[in-house]
Formats: sequence, structure tokens, C-alpha cells
Amino acid sequence: MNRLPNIAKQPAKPSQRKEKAPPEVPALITDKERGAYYEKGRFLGKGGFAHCYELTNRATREVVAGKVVPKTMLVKQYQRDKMTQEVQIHRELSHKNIVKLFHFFEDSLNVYITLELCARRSLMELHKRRKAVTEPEARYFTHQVVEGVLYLHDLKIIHRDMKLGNLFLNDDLVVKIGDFGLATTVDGDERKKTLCGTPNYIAPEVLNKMGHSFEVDIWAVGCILYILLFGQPPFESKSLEETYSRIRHNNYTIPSVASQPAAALIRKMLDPEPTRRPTAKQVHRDIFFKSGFMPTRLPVSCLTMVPKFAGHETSMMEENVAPNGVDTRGQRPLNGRAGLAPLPHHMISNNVERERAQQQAAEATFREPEDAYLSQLFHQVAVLLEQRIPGLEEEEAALDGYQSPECLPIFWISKWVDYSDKYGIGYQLCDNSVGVLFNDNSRIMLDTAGGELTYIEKSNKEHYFSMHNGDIPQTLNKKVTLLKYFRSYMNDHLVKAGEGSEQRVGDELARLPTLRVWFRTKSAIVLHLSNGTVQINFFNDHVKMMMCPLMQAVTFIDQNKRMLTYKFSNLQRNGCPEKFLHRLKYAKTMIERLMSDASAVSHNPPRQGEAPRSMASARSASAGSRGPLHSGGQLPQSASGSNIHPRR
Ligand SMILES: Nc1ncnc2c1ncn2[C@@H]1O[C@H](COP(=O)(O)OP(=O)(O)OP(=O)(O)O)[C@@H](O)[C@H]1O
Repeated sequence: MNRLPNIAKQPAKPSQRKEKAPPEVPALITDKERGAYYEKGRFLGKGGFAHCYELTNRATREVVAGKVVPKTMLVKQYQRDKMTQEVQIHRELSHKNIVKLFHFFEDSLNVYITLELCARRSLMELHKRRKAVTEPEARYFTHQVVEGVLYLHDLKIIHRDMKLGNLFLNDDLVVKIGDFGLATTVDGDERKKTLCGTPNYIAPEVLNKMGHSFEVDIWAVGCILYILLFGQPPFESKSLEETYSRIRHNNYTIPSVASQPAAALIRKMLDPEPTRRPTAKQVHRDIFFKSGFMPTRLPVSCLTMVPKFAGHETSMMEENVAPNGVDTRGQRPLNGRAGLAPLPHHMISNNVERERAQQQAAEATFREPEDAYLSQLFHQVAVLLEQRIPGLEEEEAALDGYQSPECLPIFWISKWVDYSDKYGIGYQLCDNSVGVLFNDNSRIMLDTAGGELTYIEKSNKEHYFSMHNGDIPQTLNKKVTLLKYFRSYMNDHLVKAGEGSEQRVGDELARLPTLRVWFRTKSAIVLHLSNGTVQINFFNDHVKMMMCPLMQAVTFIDQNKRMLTYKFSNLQRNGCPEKFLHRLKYAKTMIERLMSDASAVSHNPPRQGEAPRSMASARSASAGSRGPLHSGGQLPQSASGSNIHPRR
């Protein structure tokens, strides 16, 4: 375990307000000119200037993103000019890969800009959760970015601040270029001399003040493709000075794992000589985008889990297949697709591509730490608790300014049923997919639409089946039946969830996070998902907490069902209400226990039919409770949870 810095504890003091006060925003915002009214909804995030909220048009019920800039932030002429310039360029644009700017208006307090809602945040959050993505995903995202840039450059507009955080994602994971704060238009061969503000992926000609033009966006796209493929920026270093020096000397290396077309395109875009860089049109036509599989659509799960791409017909080891007590001898071997599921034929052109995509996804999965980030999370929470954390009033902590809603987990457990007395624990994720962690430590998962089944052996080997093809092996029958039983139980007995929704293109690529380890204590159930999220549901007051080591953040769902998301660093800086602080202390102990339970399971796997230690401890903690699926489903209070349907 990592050693912690030895920082003396000091008593926490009530805080002075640390965050800039959020703008005063009326609950009903009026656009007088158009006679439109918007209801203020959930807080989406804040930038240097703006706070952003979901706004619902009262007449049409259309939901948009509303950027709110208080007039107090626009007192200086240059501030007003910047905003006018941004809006003037942005409002004229109309393209599927550009955030649509609808309207621009003001009231006595604020200036408002209504924008196309990008509810899945930006490629920055994807990067934090996933680090390097697979090449098909990088192709998918970059191709859309380039389509947007091509459109802008055709209109003689340079964006000048292309970065992951300005590449927004809508619910269908379509990329939308946003934030035109540094954008400018170009006349003929004009080379721009000045640039207010520092673009993130700054090109050498900007650093050297040599005059710049469209090529700076291509340079930035080169940086973006590099980060997507290799998980870090090409010129990153410990200091800004060193980074600038590396940019000036074109000092970067392309990891050997890169495919030849990917490496070649990056080299072309990161050419130190701007005139040698390809134009947006040339990038758009580059062989990289045709050299392998490019999905037409990606599932939401790829924001946190590496997708599955290609297929292999393999058989599963029989000893790992059967539910407890079922004799597998004499039954036909499983013909699941181990590792990666097949693609529809229209999506792949040959086996080599499929093999490459599969190989890459398998390697990415392999690189995930064996403990699914538990020790990282433990370290983060321990470091936080070692520091002096100022106190903060609960109501103040609920103010938007303290929140980081972009760190909200993509998945959490919304319902669970503990039937570990006999079979295991069943659970539903917030997207209505369902899973079971069986007592033999195998796992099964069915997606929201009920079409894609994943079976994970206790050795972690994954197999994928379609519920519609009739290819589910007999040896899995009992587990599939139990899964369906759990599913209908959760739908019938706990807060009603919608029926399975339509299967969408791209969903066949989804790999959902699964429950990895769990236990119950007298006061809470503790659940660890394979994507690193640790969730604790407290029984007495129904408060829930979800901690994410990759976003380094915690979300509390309080008694009023409010979702409150804090970065650990912000809790340390701004303070933490006592009510949450003592839960973080409890969480630290629970994470430690998850670590020891998980290692007990993996180092000393249970024999067939024997509960792993984590399960055994769960059972002893809930001693006396009967299995919830037992005799008609009479459910003891503590054995299930219909948890999370929060107000957001
Ligand atoms: N179209 C949108 N849909 C959903 N959320 C959005 C949208 N635009 C912005 N946001 C959210 O609002 C936050 C603030 O927006 P943005 O970063 O554009 O503000 P800003 O003050 O102009 O930023 P900057 O400091 O980068 O200039 C973003 O981090 C993002 O989480």
C-alpha cells in the first residue's frame, strides 16, 4: 500500500465562502424578445466565465443547455467584446459536429446563451475515465472532429482552442465542437498575429509568434488523436517551460503500439512546419480512417468501459460454467464468443481489422489494474482524510459552485437483491441493465434492451451471447433463468423500472461494468464495480455515496434525493459538511475491507459450490435474513434495495 504524507491534523473550522458565488438565476428565465420562458433545471458545470444549466422551454418542453454569464463579469469592454465575438461567429454555424447556438438574450442580471444540450459531457471526461481508447474509437471520435473542422475552415473560421474539454458529446455520443471564445475569421492569406488566451494544444508557430492560420487547428487535432490513442498529450512534461521547449523542438515519440496509418497521420499533423501539415480536407480523406474498423455509433458504456469488437468461436471450460451443483458432464461445450463479440457484417470489412480491434480491446482490458482501482481509491481517500478539511454548512455545500457534476458516475447500482444464502446477489444498473454475481464468483449481465448477454467466468474470461440467436449453451440455462428471475423480481417488487428499451446500433459493442465484490454490514451495503466505482448505501437514512477513483470524486445522494458531486480536491479546498466527512471516514475502512475481501477471493478461490469469503462475510453480516426470492418473494427489509431515483 502507498505511504501517505505525514500531515498533522488540525481541527476543522467553519469555512469562509471559497467559491465565487454562482450567478443569481431566476427559476423562470424570460427571453423577452422571443416571448420564451425557460425553467431552470440541473446544474451542468462551470467554466472561467459561465455557469451552465439545463433549461426547459416552458411552451415546447425542449431541453437546452443555458450558459449564464452574470453582467458583473462583463463590466470591462474587452470582456463584452470577447463575448460578442464568440456569439457572432458561433450563431451562424449549423453542422452536426458543432454545438448549435440557438439564442442569445439578457435580463437585468445575466446574459444567457442557449445551446444544444450535450448531456454526455466532453472527451475530457472520457479521457479521465478511459485514458487510451481503442483505435476504432479514436477513429470514430477524430473523424467527427475533422468533419467539424472541415466545415469551419470552409467558412474561413479558425477555432484556435480545439481541446478535449471543448469537444462535447450528446446522448448518442456524437461529437460537437463548442466554445468559440478564441475563434476568429480569416481574410484571404492573412496570418493572425495575436491570440488572446492560451490555447491548450498550442502550435509552435503560435509560440514563436510567427503568424498563424488554419494549420493551428490541424496541429491541435494531431494532439487530440495522440491523446485518444496513447492516453497522454504528446508534449506533456512536468513544467510549462519544458512543454513549450518540447513543442518548439518537435520533441515527442509515438509509442510502438500505434498502427502504421495512425502513426503516419499524427506525424503529418504534428509537422513543425505549418505549410507542410495536411489541410482539413486532406486529413478527412486520410487512409487512417479507412485502415480499420470505424463504428457508426458507440454505446454510452464506452465512456467508462472498453468496448468489445470482434468475435471468436471458442468453448468455455466446463468446470467454470455450471451454476452450483449442476453436473456439466455430457452437456455440449459452450460456444460463446470469448473475449469479444461479433460485429454485424456491414460494420467490418475483413477479419484482420476485426482481429486488430479485438486484440487492442483485449490489451486495454488487460491493462486495467487487477484490483479495479481499489488501492488507488483507498490512497485518495486516505490522503484527503489526512489533511485538514475545513467544515462547511450542508446547505452551502449544496450550492452549485461547490459541485462538479461532470464527475458523476456513468453507472451506479439502482437496485439490488441479496440472495447469497442460495445463489448470489442480483442488481440493476441505472440504465436498467441487470446482473448477478453468483456465489461461485461467476457473473452474468444482460443489457437494457435484454438482447446482449455477457457471462464472465470466475477466472474473468468473458463470453458474449445474443439472447435472440438461440446460441446460449445449456450449461448456462440455470444462471440465465436466475438472472431473469432477479430481473423480474426487481421490476415487480422494487420501484418500477421501464421495460427493456429498443436495441440501438452500437449497443452490441457495449461492455457493461459488473459487480466485483460486495458485502453488507449492520449499517450499509458496500459494492465495488469493475470500472472502479465503490458505492455505499446506508440503511438507516438511505443516504448513498459513489466514489470514483478515475474522476477522484464522490457523489452523495442525500435524504432529499439530491445528487451532490464533489472532487476530492474541492472537498479539501472548500470544506466538507460533517455529515459527509464521517461517511468518508467510514468509506476508507470499507475500501480497506473490500481490498482484503477481494484478494482473499482471488488468492484463494472458492471450490465449486462454496461461497467466496466476501460472500461468506456478507451472509454472516445479514445473518437471519431469508433469501428474498424464497417462497414467493417475501422480502426482508434489509435484503434488497430499491435505491436510486434521485432528483438531479
Ligand atoms: N452545450 C453544453 N451542453 C452541456 N453542458 C455544457 C454545454 N456547454 C457547456 N457545458 C458545461 O458547462 C461548463 C462551462 O461551460 P464552458 O466551459 O463553455 O464555460 P466558459 O466559462 O465559457 O469556459 P472557459 O473557462 O473554458 O472559457 C462546461 O464545463 C460543461 O460542463
